[in-house]
Amino acid sequence: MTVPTGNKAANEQKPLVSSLPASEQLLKELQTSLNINKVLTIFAQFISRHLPLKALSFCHHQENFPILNQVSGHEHETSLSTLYVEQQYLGELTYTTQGRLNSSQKNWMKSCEQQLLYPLRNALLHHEVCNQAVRDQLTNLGNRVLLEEVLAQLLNVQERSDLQYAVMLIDLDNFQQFNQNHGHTQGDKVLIEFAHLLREQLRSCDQLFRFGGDEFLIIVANPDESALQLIFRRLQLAISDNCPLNSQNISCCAGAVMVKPAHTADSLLEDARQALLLAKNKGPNYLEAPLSFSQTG
Ligand SMILES: Nc1nc2c(ncn2[C@@H]2O[C@H](COP(=O)(O)OP(=O)(O)OP(=O)(O)O)[C@@H](O)[C@H]2O)c(=O)[nH]1
Repeated sequence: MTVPTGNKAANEQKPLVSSLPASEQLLKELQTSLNINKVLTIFAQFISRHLPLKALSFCHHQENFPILNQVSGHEHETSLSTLYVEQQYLGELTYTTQGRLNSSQKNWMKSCEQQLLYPLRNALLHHEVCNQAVRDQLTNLGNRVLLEEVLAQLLNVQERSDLQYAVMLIDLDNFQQFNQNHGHTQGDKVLIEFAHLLREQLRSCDQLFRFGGDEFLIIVANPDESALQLIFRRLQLAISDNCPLNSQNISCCAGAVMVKPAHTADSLLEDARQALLLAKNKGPNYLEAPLSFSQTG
């Protein structure tokens, strides 16, 4: 692998100083990690040492990994490269460089990509395995393992910040009956559709989990006084607009609580369960939520 020179910008990059050929050096560096962000960062840093790379991101089945972003000004070029290894699709790399690369630089970049393929495939496999451990198989939402991690982090951060959070626990009404009448497979389809609908109703800063069975949990970030009622109302409207769900008379109840400084993860979930229980007693289709955040203590 010969390190390219050819335009002014590239010549300003640091020359390669190593006893190893560049390709071997890159491969050696890439093989030091299974973490996908780390592998891509090593790749980006290596390229940046020799070419005027300003941004690099990788997209794998709609999951985006933004690795480097130092774009400023207008004189940059973006190019896309689709990566395959042994005919298996890995994803797409998007490079942004300052100025257009010449053909020898492009060829050099391609040869660097060849070194990336296997370490990237291994990192993707690792990423998938890690993901499976924290994802619910049916709905692909975060599972209880992830929820516990996220709650621990949230309670820790909230102790030292002004951020407010609420937790909303949602339970489908009469789902046992639904399973009995229509079968478990139809029940699974309802859970998948409901999870999809919930995801669509939330802002990107809110987090959604499958709590178990027919229960889902939302962590609502910085809710204002009307946010909880608004979310529940939006959810009811979305269900009534959703053909598979409304034709099956699906509805839900929810119990919401504000996260208080004194909460532990267990006491917070217990409070949410109690609020849900109150809602279930008044339901179907009912939200039990604090009337005013002045109650949050
Ligand atoms: N199809 C399907 N059903 C599930 C799954 N997990 C749990 N369930 C069912 O969900 C039902 C939950 O019932 P409950 O929460 O006890 O009660 P419910 O019928 O919803 O009644 P209320 O909550 O009081 O409205 C049970 O029948 C479980 O078997 C799943 O992954 N797929």
